[in-house]
Amino acid sequence: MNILLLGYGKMGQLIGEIAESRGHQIAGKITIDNRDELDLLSSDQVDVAIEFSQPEAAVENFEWCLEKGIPVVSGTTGWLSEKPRIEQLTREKNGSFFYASNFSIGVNVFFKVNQFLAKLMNETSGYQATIEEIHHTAKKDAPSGTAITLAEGIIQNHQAYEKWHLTEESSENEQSLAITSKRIDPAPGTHIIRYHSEIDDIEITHTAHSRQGFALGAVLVAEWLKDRKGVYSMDDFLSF
Ligand SMILES: NC(=O)C1=CN([C@@H]2O[C@H](COP(=O)(O)OP(=O)(O)OC[C@H]3O[C@@H](n4cnc5c(N)ncnc54)[C@H](OP(=O)(O)O)[C@@H]3O)[C@@H](O)[C@H]2O)C=CC1
Ligand SMILES: O=C(O)C1=N[C@H](C(=O)O)C[C@H](O)C1
Repeated sequence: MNILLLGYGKMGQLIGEIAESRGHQIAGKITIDNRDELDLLSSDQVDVAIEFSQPEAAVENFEWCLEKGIPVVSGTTGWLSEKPRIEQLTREKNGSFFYASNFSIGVNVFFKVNQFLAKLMNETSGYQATIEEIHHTAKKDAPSGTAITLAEGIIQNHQAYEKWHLTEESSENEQSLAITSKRIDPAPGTHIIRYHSEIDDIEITHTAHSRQGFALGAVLVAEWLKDRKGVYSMDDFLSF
């Protein structure tokens, strides 16, 4: 498969290595400095694009792929207010678009455990839920995309919560779930769900030891997406 890498930073470089080790070719490595190379690429040189750039670049990258008819897999976080419009554009263009806040299989297991725990805690009084995420200091967005997915998993399964907020933006709403974002090097990504009561705490934690799981997941999804049309997520890709 010919893979275009839109964004060639920490994630793009690792994805390139894993893709080549699985027998794929890299059709281009696009950073902020060589975007004009996109003008020279035609859609028949690219089977799929993998997009890990930055929030301010992601939407423009999706539009470019959808105009060219190139399936796009994206892990960039921090652009979600535009997601409904990009999904609509995908349908209008009969294109292929796959977004996940986290491509690691372990985190996707953790998402399911979080939903199950929220259902149990919904039947239990006296506990206050909070989320904490810890990432490296180069991360631009807060909270992490993964923390937002975790918050949504709690909100959908626990009646006490209807929205989330960052702890530094204090909230008057008792039904708002507090997310604390910490930036500490070299953390690749840690997420903690905590239910606190007077009597005890219940905690579940996912700790990424490297970026390997995110990058491998993105390549596996690109192999899966190549010949599909539509808007997809990890729930479509995974069998659990
Ligand atoms: N979903 C998931 O599983 C994961 C998601 N992420 C997300 O992926 C994104 C990238 O992370 P990471 O690789 O660590 O970030 P980096 O900052 O290391 O890399 C970002 C890359 O995007 C490039 N870029 C920035 N602006 C543009 C632009 N306008 N056009 C094209 N390229 C651009 C940068 O170019 P330059 O080098 O010139 O600055 C750089 O190559 C983040 O949003 C992060 O949150 C990260 C890990 C896992
Ligand atoms: O920026 C990162 O590094 C990460 N970003 C994703 C997120 O915002 O959830 C996924 C992972 O936690 C690493």
